[in-house]
Amino acid sequence: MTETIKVGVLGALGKVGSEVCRAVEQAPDTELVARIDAGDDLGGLVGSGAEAVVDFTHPDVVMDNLEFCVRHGIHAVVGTTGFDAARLDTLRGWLADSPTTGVLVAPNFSIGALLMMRFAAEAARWFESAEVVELHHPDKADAPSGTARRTAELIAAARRDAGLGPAPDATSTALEGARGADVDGIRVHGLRIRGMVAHQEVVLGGLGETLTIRHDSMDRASFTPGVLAGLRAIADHPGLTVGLDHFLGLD
Ligand SMILES: NC(=O)C1=CN([C@@H]2O[C@H](COP(=O)(O)OP(=O)(O)OC[C@H]3O[C@@H](n4cnc5c(N)ncnc54)[C@H](OP(=O)(O)O)[C@@H]3O)[C@@H](O)[C@H]2O)C=CC1
Ligand SMILES: O=C(O)C1=N[C@H](C(=O)O)C[C@H](O)C1
Repeated sequence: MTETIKVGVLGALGKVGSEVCRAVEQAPDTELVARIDAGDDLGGLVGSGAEAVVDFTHPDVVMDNLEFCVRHGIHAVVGTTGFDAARLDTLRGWLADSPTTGVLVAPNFSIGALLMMRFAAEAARWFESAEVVELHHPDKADAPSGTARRTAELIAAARRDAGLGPAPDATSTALEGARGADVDGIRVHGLRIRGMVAHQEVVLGGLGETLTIRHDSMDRASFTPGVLAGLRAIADHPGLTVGLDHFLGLD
């Protein structure tokens, strides 16, 4: 990429996209060349000379956006949630036909959230019980959050590696949903509360003690340093990367 990275933002009028536009305009090494929102023609990206896009749109549209970008050799830094193994495989397939293009899919761009996930994975092997509670604004489309899903997967992997079995739970009768969603054997609970932004607790417990690891994004500006870090690194990472931790030396 050039010294100043030419950036297009998809979802530019949205809650996070508008913060990202501000950050890209303010950073000394990035230039905002395209603001795209619902109804806009993606062709404008090509005309703008965008070398990389940032996508904070909606799980229903993000795959179409990425297919377009990869086909045109435009790198992508993706915050939009809703990625499962099948979607990631589809992305890998598109990227195989465009081997110099990089796509970063990150469930959470805040450094605090990345550390919270890492600490949770580290703690998981020491405790019999572990559950995740995610708390978000009520305009959120997906549940559980991408962050909660990823956290639960990391906890489950750490428990497997440590030879831990299922967490104790004597529930034999319950209203549907009362024990949350099952992600890889880990219970994940979602709250949607006006006034909140993005918050998560990981609650662990063993004999006579509990450990709670909590992260709070009080402002969507918390996501922008991570997005800029992704933009600065993406051209040097062709193919698919899942998780900003791989670009920050946290892996
Ligand atoms: N990874 C991370 O760190 C974070 C991820 N997120 C995720 O990012 C996504 C967006 O969140 P948020 O900003 O709160 O949502 P918003 O609804 O506020 O913003 C999304 C924007 O994208 C627009 N949009 C819809 N379709 C298209 C399209 N085809 N092309 C371009 N723009 C489009 C929407 O327009 P319209 O409203 O008219 O449909 C809206 O302006 C969610 O999936 C959320 O979970 C959020 C925060 C952090
Ligand atoms: O929709 C949001 O707001 C957020 N979405 C991401 C997620 O689903 O994990 C990241 C953060 O929690 C905010």
